[in-house]
Amino acid sequence: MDLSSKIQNVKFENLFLNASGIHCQTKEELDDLMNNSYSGGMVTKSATSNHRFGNPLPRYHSLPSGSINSMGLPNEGFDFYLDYVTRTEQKKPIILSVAGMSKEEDLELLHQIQDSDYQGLTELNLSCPNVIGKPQMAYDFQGSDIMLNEIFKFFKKPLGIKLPPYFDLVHFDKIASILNQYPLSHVNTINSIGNGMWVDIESEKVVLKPKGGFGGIGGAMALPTALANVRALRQRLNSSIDIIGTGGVTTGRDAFAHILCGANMVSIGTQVYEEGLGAFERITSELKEIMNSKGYHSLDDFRGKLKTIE
Ligand SMILES: CC(C)(C)CCc1c(C(=O)O)[nH]c(=O)[nH]c1=O
Repeated sequence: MDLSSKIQNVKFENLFLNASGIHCQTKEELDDLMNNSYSGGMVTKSATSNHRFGNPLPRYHSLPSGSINSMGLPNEGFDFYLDYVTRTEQKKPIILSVAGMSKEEDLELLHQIQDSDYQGLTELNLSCPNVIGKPQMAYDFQGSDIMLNEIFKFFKKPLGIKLPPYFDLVHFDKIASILNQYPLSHVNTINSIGNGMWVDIESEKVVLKPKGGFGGIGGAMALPTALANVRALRQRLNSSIDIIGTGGVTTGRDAFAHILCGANMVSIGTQVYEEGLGAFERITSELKEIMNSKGYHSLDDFRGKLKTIE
């Protein structure tokens, strides 16, 4: 049973990754992912130039079937992550995630990576804030196109993009036609579903302190949206662009669905946060069971082969 996969020419023995933000902020967490988890690879918490404490607590809340968060990019600062991915012996591949608080910061971080001796995979979080009055960069199609154009004038190393969910088929068409113009290593879809709200009935209060309680939704509730984004982008993106499917994976069945929709790799966030790193081993064995019962030996046997109803 072969659960290996690739992003461009980077091989992963197992298709699973942590979702950026989950168990990947501190050295302890990263070492834990590297040494004590069944995942085939790992992603760092999106880095900003400077260390950030992030938003005031409570900023994460578990929901009946998922999670809501407004962390505010707490991270150790870019230099820490660049040093970690450059100096740590890689028992498994690492994806370095960056998220500037502005387009200028994004470009600065990517220049530093380009000028460094880091040769691994980089992922730009396009949910980064835009100029005031404009939506997050990934929902500003022209802004994204302009930014990617500027990036690829100087950035020559493998670069993937983390995308928020889209909900309109015209938006799938628009973002895919932009991304297809650039030599991206991969697209990671989806980020949390933006600006959800949860209400505590007893206290009649929101559950998060930042942003008046608005926060990104993850976990099981996000699965249908995640599958739709993986499927829609796989149908539209050049085959040269690999896809990491993220969102709503709590079982082997969910991972199987992501791969059927076209995912090359699958990342797990909320479920790893709630269950611990053991979720990787459980979900891997559940996926193996399903593949075994269907006579599949590798992910290629069923990747992207979701059937429609004729
Ligand atoms: C939402 C931003 C703070 C702009 C980016 C970081 C981020 C966060 C976060 O750090 O609040 N949470 C998510 O679910 N996804 C993200 O991409």
